[in-house]
Amino acid sequence: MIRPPRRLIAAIDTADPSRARDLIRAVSPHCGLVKLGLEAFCALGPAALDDAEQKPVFLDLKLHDIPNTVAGAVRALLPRQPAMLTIHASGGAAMIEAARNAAETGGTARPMLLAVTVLTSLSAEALSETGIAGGPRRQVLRLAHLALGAGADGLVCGVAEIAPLRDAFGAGPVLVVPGIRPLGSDAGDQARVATPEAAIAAGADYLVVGRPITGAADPASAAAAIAAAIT
Ligand SMILES: O=C(O)c1cc(=O)[nH]c(=O)n1[C@@H]1O[C@H](COP(=O)(O)O)[C@@H](O)[C@H]1O
Repeated sequence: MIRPPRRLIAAIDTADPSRARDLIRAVSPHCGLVKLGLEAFCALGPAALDDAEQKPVFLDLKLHDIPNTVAGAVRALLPRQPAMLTIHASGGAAMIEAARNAAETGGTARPMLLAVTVLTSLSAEALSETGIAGGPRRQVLRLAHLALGAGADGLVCGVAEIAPLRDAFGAGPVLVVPGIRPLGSDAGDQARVATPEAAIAAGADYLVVGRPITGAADPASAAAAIAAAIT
């Protein structure tokens, strides 16, 4: 398992292989990892990882299925050597344990297993519509206990949940935080957002930033500015 020292993760959300390559080339000097998610993977398949220009890849597929199926998917992804891999914490302890056991078969090169808690696109109201009352913070803590106890290396959460997670679990778990918006940028579909500086001050290990970089006129400069703000 590797832990890149640079804390910016650029989300390369595109279905176009040449745009993905251009974006990766532009942001690579400024970030620790590139993230390939559902859009790139559904369009390009595992070959999406081949254009990562030697950058460690965060493969964000948010796996969520029965334990046997998730374990099989993790094993199938191991030859591509992603540095980080996401599963949904709400898949339950047996699913997370199965994912961890499958990841272990990758030996020392195994991916860091990150459990997605409550999507940053969900407000308290949207979360309650799914049947979960009490707000994101409470649910994130509940899922964090479950996921870390079942073998996840870290969590994906919103900025507002970092402090309670650090209080509960200390510095150990890797906290990866999307919903990052530099001042003045559009939140879009994200409900729980904060600035890069606020995320780092709260104790985030890695920040995931997509559209504020990929939607900028000059993605390299946008990535450089965020990297400078958190260094
Ligand atoms: O697992 C993730 O990376 C993730 C979890 C989450 O709760 N919220 C979230 O936005 N993400 C991902 O982080 C990226 C955020 O992109 P932007 O909103 O464009 O900055 C997207 O690729 C999402 O898929």
